[in-house]
Order: sequence, then C-alpha cells, then structure tokens
Amino acid sequence: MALIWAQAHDGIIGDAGSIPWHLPEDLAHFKAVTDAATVVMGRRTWDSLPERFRPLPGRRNVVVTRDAGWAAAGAERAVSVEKALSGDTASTEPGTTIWVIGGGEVYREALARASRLEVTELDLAVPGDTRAPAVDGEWTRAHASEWMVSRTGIRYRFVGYERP
Ligand SMILES: Nc1nc(N)c2c(n1)CN(C(=O)COc1ccccc1N1CCC(C(=O)O)CC1)C2
Repeated sequence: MALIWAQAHDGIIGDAGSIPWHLPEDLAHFKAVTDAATVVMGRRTWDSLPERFRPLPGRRNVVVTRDAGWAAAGAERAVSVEKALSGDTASTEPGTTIWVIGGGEVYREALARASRLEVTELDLAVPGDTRAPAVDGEWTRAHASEWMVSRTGIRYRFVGYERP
C-alpha cells in the first residue's frame, strides 16, 4: 500500500481542514498517480474535497470513519485504516495499488504498513496545523524530479520513497 501527499516547509500538509495553497500541477500528478486505483482517505479529507470531486472519479473511494451512520454516494466506509486495507477493499485486482490520500491521522495510521511514498515538496512556507508523517531512515529515495516552477509561481518537485 502507498501514501501520497503534498507538503510545504516543515511538512505542513493542511490548515484548518484545507490545503493552504493551489498547485494545479500537483493535482494533475495526484490524479495521474492514483488513476484507476483504490484511494483510502479519512472523513475530513472526504469533506475537504470539492463537491464535484466526491467521489474521486475513476477510482474506488474508501472513507475511514468510526461513525457507523456515515454514508456518501460513491464511497465505501471502513471503520479503520486496518479494515480499509484488509477487508474486501484489499480484494482490489492484484497489482492495483491502494493509495492512502490523507489526512494526517490516516497517514500516521497507515505509514507502518506502507512500502511506497509519493511526496510533492513545495518550496513554500505556510502556517498549518497538520503535518505529514516523518520519513525516517528506513526509507530509500527511489526518485526525485528536478525543481520545477508552477504556473502559480510555487517551486515544487516530486519525490518517491520505497522500502521493502
Ligand atoms: N500530492 C497530493 N496528494 C494528495 N493526497 C492530495 C493531493 N495532492 C491533492 N489532494 C486534495 O485533496 C486536494 O485536491 C483538490 C483541492 C482543490 C480542488 C481540486 C482538488 N482535486 C482535483 C483533482 C481531483 C482528482 O484527483 O481527480 C482530486 C481533488 C489530495
């Protein structure tokens, strides 16, 4: 299973339930990487998606929430990341990656079982109340693009990590 996120300086990934920047090139990257896969997200991340992107088109959407009464068109509910990764979600076609797409709590819960990270690094300092999980020495960097400049002026790059 893999995690994908975009982070500013100090690992900031969110502030008050939303992403404090607009980086269209990252949204295109996110869509390309997760296309046709299963995406697992926390309920807050589901709520943070613009209406027209709920569910994320062309992907199996699994939302983690302890609220047994929660339901949304186009989403499957799982009571925990564990269940989302083990239940029939995992019966996704072999070779299809399960992408954990946020937020902070779900990343932390999923990290221990991840073998791949796809991180968009932004050369941007913004205030935020949510940080990406720490990527420690167990991970090796599998790829890193050169720094690019978004049409919104933000410098960014795509970095991938792997571990056995
Ligand atoms: N690197 C990386 N990792 C992540 N986990 C996530 C991202 N970037 C971006 N994310 C968001 O929630 C934010 O998205 C959006 C925010 C505002 C408008 C559109 C969007 N999106 C447009 C494209 C849609 C699609 O993919 O079809 C998804 C929603 C999760």
